[in-house]
Amino acid sequence: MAKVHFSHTVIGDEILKGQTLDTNSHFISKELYSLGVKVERISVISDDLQNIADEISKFSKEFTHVITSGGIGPTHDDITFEGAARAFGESVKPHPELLRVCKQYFGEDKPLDSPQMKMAHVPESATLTYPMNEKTGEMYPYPLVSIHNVHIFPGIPKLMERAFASLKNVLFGGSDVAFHLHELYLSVKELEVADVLNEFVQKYEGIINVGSYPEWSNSYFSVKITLESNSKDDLENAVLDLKQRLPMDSIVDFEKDPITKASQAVYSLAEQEGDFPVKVQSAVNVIEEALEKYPLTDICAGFNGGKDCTALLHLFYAAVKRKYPDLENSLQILYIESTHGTFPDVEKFFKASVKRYNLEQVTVKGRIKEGLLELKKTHPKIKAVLMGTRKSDPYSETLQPFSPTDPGWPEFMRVNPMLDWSYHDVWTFLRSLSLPYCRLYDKGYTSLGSVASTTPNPALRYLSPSGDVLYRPAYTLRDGTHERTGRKPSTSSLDNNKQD
Ligand SMILES: Cc1cc2nc3c(=O)[nH]c(=O)nc-3n(C[C@H](O)[C@H](O)[C@H](O)COP(=O)(O)OP(=O)(O)OC[C@H]3O[C@@H](n4cnc5c(N)ncnc54)[C@H](O)[C@@H]3O)c2cc1C
Ligand SMILES: NC(=O)C1=CN([C@@H]2O[C@H](COP(=O)(O)OP(=O)(O)OC[C@H]3O[C@@H](n4cnc5c(N)ncnc54)[C@H](O)[C@@H]3O)[C@@H](O)[C@H]2O)C=CC1
Ligand SMILES: [Co+2]
Ligand SMILES: [K+]
Ligand SMILES: [Mg+2]
Repeated sequence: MAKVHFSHTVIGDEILKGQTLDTNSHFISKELYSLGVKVERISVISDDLQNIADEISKFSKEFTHVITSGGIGPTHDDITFEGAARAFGESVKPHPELLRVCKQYFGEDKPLDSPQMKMAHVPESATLTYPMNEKTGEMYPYPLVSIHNVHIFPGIPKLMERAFASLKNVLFGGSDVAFHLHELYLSVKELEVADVLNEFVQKYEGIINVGSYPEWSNSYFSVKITLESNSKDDLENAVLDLKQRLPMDSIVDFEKDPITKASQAVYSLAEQEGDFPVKVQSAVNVIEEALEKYPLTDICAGFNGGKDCTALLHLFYAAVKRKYPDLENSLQILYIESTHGTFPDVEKFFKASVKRYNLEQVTVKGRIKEGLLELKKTHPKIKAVLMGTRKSDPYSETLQPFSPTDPGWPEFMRVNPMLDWSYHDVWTFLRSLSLPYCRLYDKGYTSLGSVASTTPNPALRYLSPSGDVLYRPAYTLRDGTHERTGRKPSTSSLDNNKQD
């Protein structure tokens, strides 16, 4: 097959004004890359007829495949079909088949110049391809419209993705270029490897495509190196070669998709020899027991973004996915939202976690007791709450893996799989599995409470060569009993909501 060249033009004023973040180009580039095709140009243009016509005209000559997205809706600013027509010296005409589709959809009575029927007006030489619903095998009603080598996608991400996902093989598959990709993660800064990389890039010119991407706030690495080749063997040899050239110990063992691999990673960790794997195993056992006793609808994990419940959540997820591999329902988490200030970084991490694990978030407000009372009312089904409590937490020495709430508290079963874990165990778990955690822990915080009552841990403080006060990451704290040194003692009994 001849070499393919792709461009993508994003059409919409809202993108240029910064009112909408362009996610469509990211989606399309990623999808095409996975099919072995690199998008060579992405442009963003306004909803202007002549602009659209000019861009399409230019790109359709320069590239073998031109994708546009946006501007095919019913409003005045949706003029991509007109622009595409103009690019090829055509005009838009009602398309008999689209007329039928739109009438079926919007009713027979809509006049030809109505907004509804606007979407049936496409360039004269347009061709139509129907996307298929991959679950049902049925065709979606509205087709992808193409004119010559230009494929005109909707802007609404869901619609665009739907059209793209089911059409990609028909339109763009079968390309003879497939990429093999390897990523290396380094703990050192780019500057420290620049010379090595330059030599390496020269040696493999034309065989390996190398990229270097610094990250400033990753908990695990500072630079990602990508190596890409059309040949698997060439790639493997080059990776070995580069590993030898890089500074000793600069390569980090980083798993970029720890969530999908949660069950596998957690269960194989639990099977290893040693004190820590035994604790992982017994945590998993407690969760499995809870899953025997309670259906998933009746159980949730107490999660507030702190490190302990971050580990707990991952254990929960791993155990559930092992027991119900095909489960489509989301796991439930309970968040008791403090009326005191929460760190923005904690909130950010919390939201990202909900997305990452596809969680069903149950939020109640106020103090913990009040929150639990409210939970009884709003979610009467929930009977058990998994918690990341450890015996070294205040007032927790006597807790058992299954401890009903105390007298005077709303009735729940507290499930505590991690009672025997130490501060260091939590960090070993999080870091050996490359799990994301709240970034405040990389800035010297070892235990998180409300903004007003929490500071970085003085035990992690050091001075930079220029005299600036800096803090080492939480996982480097030597003595776990100093975990709460950055916390002011609770001045009020109201302040009982904290992250760990
Ligand atoms: C479901 C539940 C039941 C409780 N039952 C009792 C009780 O019977 N008697 C009693 O004296 N105290 C009870 N508490 C309060 C608890 O003992 C702690 O005082 C409280 O969690 C504050 O935590 P900490 O500082 O010890 O530890 P943390 O380490 O902050 O909390 C331990 C675990 O509780 C969960 N958790 C903590 N805060 C939240 C939050 N805001 N939202 C969701 N989950 C959270 C997390 O799983 C966390 O790992 C309960 C708390 C919860 C969440
Ligand atoms: N059912 C179907 O398959 C089809 C329906 N339609 C109808 O057309 C209209 C949508 O047409 P569009 O071309 O999507 O209109 P549009 O250009 O007005 O975009 C709609 C929205 O999509 C978002 N968007 C656009 N470009 C984006 C980008 N690059 N990244 C992220 N978000 C982006 C923006 O929020 C924008 O408001 C709807 O009314 C829809 O019902 C159109 C085509 C197909
Ligand atoms: Co519109
Ligand atoms: K629009
Ligand atoms: Mg638009």
